[in-house]
Amino acid sequence: MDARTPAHIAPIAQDPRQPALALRGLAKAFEGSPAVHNLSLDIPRGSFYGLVGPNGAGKTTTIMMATGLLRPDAGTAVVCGHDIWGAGTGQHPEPDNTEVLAAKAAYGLLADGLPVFDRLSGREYLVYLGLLRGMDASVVDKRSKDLLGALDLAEAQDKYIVDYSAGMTKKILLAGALLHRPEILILDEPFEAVDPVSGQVIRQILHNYVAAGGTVVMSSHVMELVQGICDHVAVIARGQVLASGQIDEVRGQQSLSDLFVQLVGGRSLDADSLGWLGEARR
Ligand SMILES: Nc1ncnc2c1ncn2[C@@H]1O[C@H](COP(=O)(O)OP(=O)(O)OP(=O)(O)O)[C@@H](O)[C@H]1O
Repeated sequence: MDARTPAHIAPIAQDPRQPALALRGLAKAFEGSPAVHNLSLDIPRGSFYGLVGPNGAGKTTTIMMATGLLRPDAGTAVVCGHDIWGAGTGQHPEPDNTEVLAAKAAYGLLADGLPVFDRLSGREYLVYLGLLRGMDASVVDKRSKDLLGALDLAEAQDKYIVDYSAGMTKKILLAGALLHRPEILILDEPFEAVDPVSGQVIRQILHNYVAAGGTVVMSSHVMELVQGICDHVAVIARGQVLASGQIDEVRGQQSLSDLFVQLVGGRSLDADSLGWLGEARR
């Protein structure tokens, strides 16, 4: 694809209940500054979908609105057929609690900045989540053991989460997102701070989950990872979708990394910028 070729943007389904996640005209501004602007996107069922974009592009804000945790200024999100903010309410979306609860049962979420019950041990946290979700205690027990073992947290299972490292915290939150075997997993930077061995295991877990019909949507800044693991991608910048669809169609002959720079615009350090940092020490 050369600079004149328009970016590939996948068409939006007429029926928003068809995709695993349908975003329709989402918009959010903070103190007058738009963070997400009229964003529409479909995450097809059974896809492994990557969301990429520069810092501050609006990915986390989009995820928060898509999961019913942040009220949009306009637009709605339909999770596995459940319309969270109410289609057709125009500029004043209101949550429909029945739909929000059904959506929350359908998704598993891993996102930074959400409150974590970190005075529980890892094992207690999973038991607590499972029982809150109305799962059978024996199923919670079995799945917790499996997840703690697979994510290399078995030894730390009785330690308070507040004492976990960043990578361990990410893994226990991922375990919590997986526990109820949701229809769709929504993961904000799931591989950030995770060691390569655990990263490999998480890739396998997510691949098996998608192979069994689950849907994953994950944000990441690592283009090689997204190109290697995802089958669909959306490039988001300044709160808008610049390209979306099947990853091979979106990137054409070039790498995802090159496409990203082409769409978002590359930057390099001015020759005289930060010159003091390069001055020799006396
Ligand atoms: N609670 C908030 N109050 C004010 N501004 C906010 C708030 N949350 C997000 N923003 C702003 O909205 C914009 C989008 O932020 P967001 O966190 O969605 O980006 P992101 O794509 O997830 O970035 P990153 O890749 O760095 O995590 C940024 O300009 C950010 O400063």
